[in-house]
Amino acid sequence: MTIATLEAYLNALVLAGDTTKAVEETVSALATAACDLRTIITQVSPMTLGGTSGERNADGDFQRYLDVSADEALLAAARRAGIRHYCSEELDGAVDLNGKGGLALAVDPLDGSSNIDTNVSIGTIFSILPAVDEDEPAASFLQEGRKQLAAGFFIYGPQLALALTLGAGTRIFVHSSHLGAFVESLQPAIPERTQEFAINTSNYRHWDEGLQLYVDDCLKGSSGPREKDFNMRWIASLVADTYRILMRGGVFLYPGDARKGYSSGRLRLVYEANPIAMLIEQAGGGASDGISRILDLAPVNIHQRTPLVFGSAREVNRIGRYLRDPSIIAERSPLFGVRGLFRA
Ligand SMILES: O=P(O)(O)OC[C@H]1O[C@](O)(COP(=O)(O)O)[C@@H](O)[C@@H]1O
Ligand SMILES: [Mg+2]
Ligand SMILES: [Mg+2]
Repeated sequence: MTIATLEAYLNALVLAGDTTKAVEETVSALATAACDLRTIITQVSPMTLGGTSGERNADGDFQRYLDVSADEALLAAARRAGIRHYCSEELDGAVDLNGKGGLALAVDPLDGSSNIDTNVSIGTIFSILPAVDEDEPAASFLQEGRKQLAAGFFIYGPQLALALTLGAGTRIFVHSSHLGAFVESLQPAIPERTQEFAINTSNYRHWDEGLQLYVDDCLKGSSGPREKDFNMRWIASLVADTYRILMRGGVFLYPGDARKGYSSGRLRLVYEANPIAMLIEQAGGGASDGISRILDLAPVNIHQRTPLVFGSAREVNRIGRYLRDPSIIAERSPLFGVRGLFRA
């Protein structure tokens, strides 16, 4: 049996225009950085066990030492790959690296870093865009997500794995320490329907009525309007929740809510929602902000947040209907009975 490696996959890559070589070099450089980060994560020291420097990033989160090490490793990888513009969750503004490759790289260096202490999977999310030829490097990152040339994430779980899309399907590669290479494991296909949802229900009282209604209907299970039982999962690590959905379907929600600072949820459009949306769509799923397709949103700020709903396509559409049409709520009173919309 021949083993398909990431290297062979990238070598066979042909993209439109003249970006093929630059994308290949960028993904390779990121893969090397992810292996280095994996080593750093498994070195036990106060620095790697979730310690924080006390500094805050642009979004107000406390930076862990690992967030900073990850950002440094990725910035170095970006330089090696000839990236022109770089933007990271851990830096205030976009940076001009003067690389000749014509690409822009946006990263969440360490996603889920609040999970480090609890030994839950964390990851590195990336989005690769064509660099925009303007003096201000931020312009490269204010393009709609549909312009991404490639996107993916590395997950530091029991296995080190890469979920990658170059715009023609999504692939999963798992790192073999034996072979010293990422090996292709599968091409995920997200089922259209699901009976599994992921949301932080502790925020229930802060949600809009349409969302409360959606979750109420899931919880009522086979005796409610959905007429089927649901399972719930919430890892609170975006990469880990996404990996599960790539593997077996489901739906993930991080909505906007009424908490101070959470009107657009918690997740960032440029380096979290956009790459995840591209991976999910390329695996047959859907991704929206509840109403509009994520990949059609035009960012106005590199760190802007967005509500995020993604996963099994029919469920993502159904959630959109609950959120869009509050009249559905009225129509569910016993007087009107249960509309067909709510059945699977
Ligand atoms: O703690 P909450 O509010 O449920 O948020 C969990 C979400 O926050 C995140 O940790 C945000 O990512 P960062 O750790 O990169 O800031 C996601 O991985 C996760 O889905
Ligand atoms: Mg994150
Ligand atoms: Mg992060």
